[in-house]
Amino acid sequence: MNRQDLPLPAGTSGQAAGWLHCTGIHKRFGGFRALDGIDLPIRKGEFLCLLGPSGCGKTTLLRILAGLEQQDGGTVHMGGRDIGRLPPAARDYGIVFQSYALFPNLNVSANISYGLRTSRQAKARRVAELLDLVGLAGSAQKYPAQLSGGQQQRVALARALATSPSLLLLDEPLSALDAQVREHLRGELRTLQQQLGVTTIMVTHDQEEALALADTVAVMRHGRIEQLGSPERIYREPASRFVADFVGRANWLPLSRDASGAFCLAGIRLAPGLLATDTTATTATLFCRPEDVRIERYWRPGANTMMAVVERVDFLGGLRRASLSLCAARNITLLADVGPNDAGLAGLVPGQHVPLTLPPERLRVFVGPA
Ligand SMILES: Nc1ncnc2c1ncn2[C@@H]1O[C@H](COP(=O)(O)OP(=O)(O)OP(=O)(O)O)[C@@H](O)[C@H]1O
Repeated sequence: MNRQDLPLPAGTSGQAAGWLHCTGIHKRFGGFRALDGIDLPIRKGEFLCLLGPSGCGKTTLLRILAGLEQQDGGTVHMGGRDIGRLPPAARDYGIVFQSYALFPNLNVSANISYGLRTSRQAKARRVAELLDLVGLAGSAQKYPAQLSGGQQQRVALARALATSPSLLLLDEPLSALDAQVREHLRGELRTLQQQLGVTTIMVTHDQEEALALADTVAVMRHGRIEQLGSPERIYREPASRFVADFVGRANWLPLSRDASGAFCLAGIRLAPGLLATDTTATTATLFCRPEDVRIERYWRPGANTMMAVVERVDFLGGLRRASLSLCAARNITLLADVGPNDAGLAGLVPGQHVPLTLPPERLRVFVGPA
C-alpha cells in the first residue's frame, strides 16, 4: 500500500516509518471473506483511523492487531518483531471499546489499576496521574454507575494507558456518546495522544471524526483498503468514487466528449487539464464538492462559468446550501455551499438566474455514468 503525502507526526523521524506493519492480512468467517489482503504500514506516534461502512472489516483488523482474532494469512510486525501469532497478553497495547467495559463492582481506582502489577502506593500514584491526564482528578473512589458516559469512557482510556503501552487501539470509543460530549472528548483524545506520542489506531464509521482526528486515514471497503492518505488528501483527491462518496458530500455531474475529445458539461466545453483515470473512456462523471462551486455576483465569461437557476436554498447556520439546475440542461442539478461573506449570497433567491463557476483545479473526473 502506497502512502500519500503523509507528513510525519510531531516528534517522529523518517526511520520510524512502518513501525507497525500489517502485510497481506486475510481473514475468512466460513465462506465470507472479511479481510482480503490488507497491507498497512503505521509509523511510530501516528494516529491512524480505519474508516469505512458497517461490515467492511475494520473491527476484525483491529482485533487481529490485538491478538483477539487470528488471521488466516499474512503477518503483523511491531518494532521489527513478528507479533502476528502472539497471545494478547504478550502484545504491548491498551484497548478501549465502544461500550465502556468497566467492572461495575470496582471503583474507578481499581478499574484503572486492574492490569498493574506494582505496589499499592505505586498503583495509587499511577491512578492519580492517569486521572489527572484524562481530566477526572478526585474521582478515584467513585463507581462506574456514578459517572456519565463521557466520564466512563475517560476511565476506560485511563485504564488502557495504565501500563504505558506502545500502542493504543480504539474501537469506536466515542460512538455511544451524545454529539456534544463526543466532540469535546474527540478534541481531548487528540491532545492526549499528541502529548503522550502513543501510536494509535481507531476504528470509526464517522468520516467527520476520522478527518478531524487522524494523521492518516485508511478507507476500507469489502475487506480491502481503498485509499490510505492524509485527511486532506482523502477529501480533496479521493482515489475512487467510493471514497469520494463516503467521505464528505459531492456533486456528480454527467460529462460528454466533443469531437476533439474535450470534456463537456451540458454541452459546455470545460477547461482543459481535468484528470481522468482512463483517458479513453467515453462515459465520465465530474466530481465537485458543494463548497467548491462558486456563485458569482455578475456574469463574466471565464473558464467553467455557466448560468444556473436557483431551485431551493436551505439555511444551515454557518452557510446556505443552494440547489441549482444548469440553464443549458435543467435536468442537471448540483449543490453549492455559500458562506455569509461570499459574493454570490445576494443572488440566492429561488427562481433567480445566477452565474456559477466550477474551479478547474477543484474538479476530478471519474470513469462511468453519474
Ligand atoms: N466472529 C464472526 N463470525 C462470523 N462473521 C463475522 C465475525 N466477526 C465479523 N464477522 C463478519 O465479518 C464482516 C466484517 O465485520 P467487522 O466487525 O470487522 O466489520 P466493521 O467494519 O467493524 O463493521 P461495524 O462498523 O458494523 O462494526 C461482517 O460482515 C461481519 O458480519
